[in-house]
Amino acid sequence: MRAVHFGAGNIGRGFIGLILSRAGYEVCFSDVNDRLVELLQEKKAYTVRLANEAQETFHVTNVTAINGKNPEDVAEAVAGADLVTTAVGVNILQHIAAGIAKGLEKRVARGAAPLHIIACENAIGGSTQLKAHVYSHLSEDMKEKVKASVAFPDAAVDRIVPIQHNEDPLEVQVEPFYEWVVDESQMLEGFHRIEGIHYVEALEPYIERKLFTVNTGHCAAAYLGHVRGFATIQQAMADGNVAEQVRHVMEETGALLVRKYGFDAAEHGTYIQKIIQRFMNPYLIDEVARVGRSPIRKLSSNDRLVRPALQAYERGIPVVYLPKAMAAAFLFDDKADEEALQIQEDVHQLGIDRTITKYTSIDANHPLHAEIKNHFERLTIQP
Ligand SMILES: NC(=O)C1=CN([C@@H]2O[C@H](COP(=O)(O)OP(=O)(O)OC[C@H]3O[C@@H](n4cnc5c(N)ncnc54)[C@H](O)[C@@H]3O)[C@@H](O)[C@H]2O)C=CC1
Ligand SMILES: O=P(O)(O)OC[C@H]1O[C@](O)(CO)[C@@H](O)[C@@H]1O
Repeated sequence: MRAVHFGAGNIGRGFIGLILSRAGYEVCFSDVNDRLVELLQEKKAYTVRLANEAQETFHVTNVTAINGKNPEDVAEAVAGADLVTTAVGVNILQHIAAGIAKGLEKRVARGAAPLHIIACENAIGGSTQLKAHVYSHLSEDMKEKVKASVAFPDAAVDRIVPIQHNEDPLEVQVEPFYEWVVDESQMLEGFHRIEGIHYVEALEPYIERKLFTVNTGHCAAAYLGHVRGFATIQQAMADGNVAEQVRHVMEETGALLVRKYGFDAAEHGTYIQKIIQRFMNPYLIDEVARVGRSPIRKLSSNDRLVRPALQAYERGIPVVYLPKAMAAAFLFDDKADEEALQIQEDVHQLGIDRTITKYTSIDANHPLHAEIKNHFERLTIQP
């Protein structure tokens, strides 16, 4: 069995590649980082190390790579794959779509077996988004043919993998916890079950629980931590004030999730507590810059901050700390992050009122808009 995985980065090697290799797949990574591709082609293996006291390691073998900048190679790899997965970043999906579409055309011409394409990104409906990008490259006739044999099941992936600073450039240090949940209702009949994947009939509760707890809480720690001058999540969470606010943020999203999906409140409280422990993992050094990266994406209306805040507000659930985390996102001025720089420029050019609306799509008359603005002004004076 051969899996083609787009993105040989932290999640690609440290999570998806590891699971697929252990499940018996030969994993072919497609990446645009020349050095990474060459190393994977040469070594055909790499190490994953767990961030815990034992520092347990896994030797991942039977891997190779192709250069994603070569469209013919990408199409050929997709044409010959038994499974396609991605972890490139949701904004990059549009750039890999043409190669996948070409590969699907080849499969149709060859009468190849059915295929699942699973996007493992931090987003709601990641595979569905990828499908739309891929379909935009297909003719109407080809879309019908592809529809019959190719499925794009949505997924939720959870494992904290920080930026790596290892001597061995292929080694990846990951937290011990992982969860990969796939929407079974979107799979083709008779699909092959992969050990390590949790298949569920309805994904929405899982993806919202993960995105609105792990990702919302994590980016709140990054933005509130950055405002206070911390460089890592571990440092930020060691500050009692930041840690308390992060907990309140997750309690707000928790109240929404419990109301919306009927989760048991006590169990959800335990889930939050475990996530706080994961954020504080002393064996990881996770940079605020990574966890807060791409604030335009994170402040967008369908993502981890605005979506739960609006849903909670609509249900009459009080939200105070979520708008504060959003306000801190408008102060995230990481010089290496293009999206952060764009927001800073807008704050200066347009003013905070218009900038809030521009990025969150929250209208100036909405009470949450005023909340964000008030917090922004207070944070500017007293971080
Ligand atoms: N790092 C983490 O803890 C987690 C990340 N995620 C999600 O996984 C995705 C990847 O994140 P990371 O692995 O952290 O990022 P990363 O930056 O380590 O890896 C992304 C990889 O994609 C490659 N890439 C970029 N453009 C490409 C293209 N056109 N074709 C092929 N490869 C391309 C990059 O060269 C890089 O190696 C993101 O959507 C992220 O939100 C999800 C859960 C956890
Ligand atoms: O990858 P993104 O969406 O930029 O956000 C970083 C997020 O990824 C994770 O590492 C895993 O979901 C979180 O810890 C963090 O919130």
